[in-house]
Amino acid sequence: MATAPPATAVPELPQAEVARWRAAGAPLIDLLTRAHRLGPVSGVPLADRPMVLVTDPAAVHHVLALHPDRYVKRSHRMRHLLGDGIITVDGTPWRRQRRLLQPQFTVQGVHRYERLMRDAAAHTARAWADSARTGRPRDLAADMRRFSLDVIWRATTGQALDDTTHRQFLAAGRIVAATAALGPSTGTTAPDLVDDHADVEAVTARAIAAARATRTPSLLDALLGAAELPDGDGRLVRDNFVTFLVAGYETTAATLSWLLLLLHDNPDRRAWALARGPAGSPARTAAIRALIGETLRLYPTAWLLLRQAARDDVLAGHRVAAGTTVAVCPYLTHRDPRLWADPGLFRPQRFVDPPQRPALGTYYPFGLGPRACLGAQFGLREMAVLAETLLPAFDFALTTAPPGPVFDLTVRPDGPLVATVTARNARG
Ligand code: HEM
Repeated sequence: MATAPPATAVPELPQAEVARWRAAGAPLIDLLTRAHRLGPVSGVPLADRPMVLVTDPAAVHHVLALHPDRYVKRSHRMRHLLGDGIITVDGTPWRRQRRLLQPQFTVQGVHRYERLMRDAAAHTARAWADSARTGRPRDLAADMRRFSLDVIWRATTGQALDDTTHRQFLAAGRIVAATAALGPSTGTTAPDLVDDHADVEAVTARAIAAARATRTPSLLDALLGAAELPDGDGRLVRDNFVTFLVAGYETTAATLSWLLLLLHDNPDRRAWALARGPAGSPARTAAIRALIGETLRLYPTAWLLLRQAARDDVLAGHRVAAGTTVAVCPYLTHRDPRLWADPGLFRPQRFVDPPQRPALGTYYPFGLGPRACLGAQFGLREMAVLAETLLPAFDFALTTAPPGPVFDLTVRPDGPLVATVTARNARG
């Protein structure tokens, strides 16, 4: 029987290259792009703890899907905001929460949110119609944030988003934006974010008190009623409520902003999607889904997924020591020319003509394995509902230069999307 060749050390970027990168003040993605060229897994000597970048499909699958027990979530970067909610914890506490929340987010479970998604989309469409009438430019990125928060607020509380809550909860966006892509959570609040944390707590306390009083059917009500949460002081209800708001807000808002930017640069792609079939037809639905899928290929908003090796392991033929930080990067996998034809192009057709299911580990905007995104179906449907509502009804034109990407906890446009909006049927 053939024996596997002995495992070798992970090829590592030279320290000098890291020093040059630091001196240039370049974004982390530049350094990771260089490391990615070294092989399927590569070492990035950034801190005192060893770090390995993983982009190769088989290795990605190994870490996220096959061996989640060997690569665990520890010291999550968002613990200071999300506490011990489902995203940050591991082991039994995670399993218990996942079992409790999973039924809310199956494809069938997501159907019950269809009405509220349409209501939130209609709210955005009314705002766009107003701007079309007045000709006043608007910030489409702010619209995408408001829509995403409105949807998750309606789902979690059963109420439409009011302006005070909207204003106050923008604080969560600032906290996320201030969280670096790498590095452990300190568990403490940065002094300049104290007021933002207070705003998030105020919103949360108000919503939980209202839910206790009214018992309106909602995700929050389900959390309150869950005997499975070992939660005498209500902390896990708070932690999971904030987790849903944050996880369901930043990610979809950024993806929708990318979608608008990509369509702005590639107007024929929108024409293609709308021409596939009439509103509500399976062909139109599949094309809109492809627009979103292709946006998530180019900009998987959760662009860097962190784990810690819980024991020594062999990954893609290389030794990985216990304690190593393992950074799995969908952004680099999704743009690898060995895996994707014309990876830099926005070509939604690739998912439809012919219908294509990407090979294992080549496409994972929602992660993979047991810790994959709980809200994937919810997020996909919500983004599709907004695209189905806005794209046939409006044109938009940016009035300022399109922002480039910023890579912190999420990858998102680094600035507003100021645009004029026109109603399509008003153009004659
Ligand atoms: C474009 C939209 C979204 C993207 C790209 C996205 C991406 C992801 C990714 C990559 C993970 C796995 C992280 C890891 O493995 O470390 C994740 C986890 C998670 N997401 Fe999402 N997400 C999106 C929308 C949502 C929405 C709308 C919700 C809630 C309604 C949500 C709730 C969650 C939760 C609860 C987890 C943790 C699951 C667990 O650890 O068991 N996400 N998401």
